[in-house]
Amino acid sequence: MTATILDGKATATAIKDELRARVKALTDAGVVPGLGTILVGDDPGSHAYVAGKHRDCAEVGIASIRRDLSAAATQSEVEAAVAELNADPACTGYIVQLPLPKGLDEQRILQQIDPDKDADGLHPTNLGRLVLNIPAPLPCTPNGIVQLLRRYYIPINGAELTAIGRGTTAGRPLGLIFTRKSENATVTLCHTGTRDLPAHTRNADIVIVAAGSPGLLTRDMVKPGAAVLDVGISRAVDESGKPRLVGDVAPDVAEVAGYLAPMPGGVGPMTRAMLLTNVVELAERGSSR
Ligand SMILES: Nc1nc2c(c(=O)[nH]1)N[C@@H](CN(C=O)c1ccc(C(=O)N[C@@H](CCC(=O)O)C(=O)O)cc1)CN2
Repeated sequence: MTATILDGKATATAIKDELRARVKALTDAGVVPGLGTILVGDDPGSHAYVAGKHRDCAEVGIASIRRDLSAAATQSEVEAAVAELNADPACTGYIVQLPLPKGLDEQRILQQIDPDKDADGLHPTNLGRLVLNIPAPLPCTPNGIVQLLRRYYIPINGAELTAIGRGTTAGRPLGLIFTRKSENATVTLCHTGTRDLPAHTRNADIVIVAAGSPGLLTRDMVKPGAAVLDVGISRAVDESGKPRLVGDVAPDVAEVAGYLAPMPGGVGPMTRAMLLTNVVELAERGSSR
């Protein structure tokens, strides 16, 4: 068996096409959705991701607001940028690019984001709303995975889903999203304390790996026909010393799995598309208030 590839890039393009129409309707009604980003420091990966977010905005007609701060920015300078975007009516949603440079109190900064402008869906108020089933912007990576599975008609209702990794952007909120009535999956969340990881992954119809551990999921750990989604991104170098990105899923998993969302080209582009979706939904909500 060779897995059907879950093409996140093509699916994200389709979602962006749909968003363009919603952005136009908002703009025609006098509401221009605007994504703000706060980027602190010189991390090349973070610079590339933020640039990608603004390119995505331009593609669908969302306005861009950038606040780039130097690596020497103080806690109060970053908090001032947050306060500025909270107050800026042109900014309908924004993110603080993570990770922040060492020495900054990340949690304190994130908690100052206005929950009604939280485009990442990771503010404690919005995670609480998710728990309580109150409409809120959803965390982009888990929501991107739901949308990818749905668009490939992979059954979620009643599925056994095993996720590996308990990070705040992916693993931890995955359980909250996939156990909602609308998804109805049975979720097992594995982490470094899990005693028998293969037993949990082999039992799963859907396996999501977000551990940041290259090649962690091997073919012997996967039930034949299962859907496997790779969320891990690690930087490595090949034999010739060239830098490359590697995922958490070993290449031969594709010989056993029924479906595979690879890295690159699977979940990453869907995460970006969900960020745009959140910005549009926040603008739609704001305009109906
Ligand atoms: N505030 C946030 N910070 C970070 C998040 C986040 O969701 N919110 N996630 C990551 C970085 N990230 C977005 O910010 C992100 C990472 C990777 C991709 C992506 O599309 N990856 C490609 C492969 C990488 C590449 O080609 O460079 C893929 O999977 O195809 C999108 C977004 C940490 N920080």
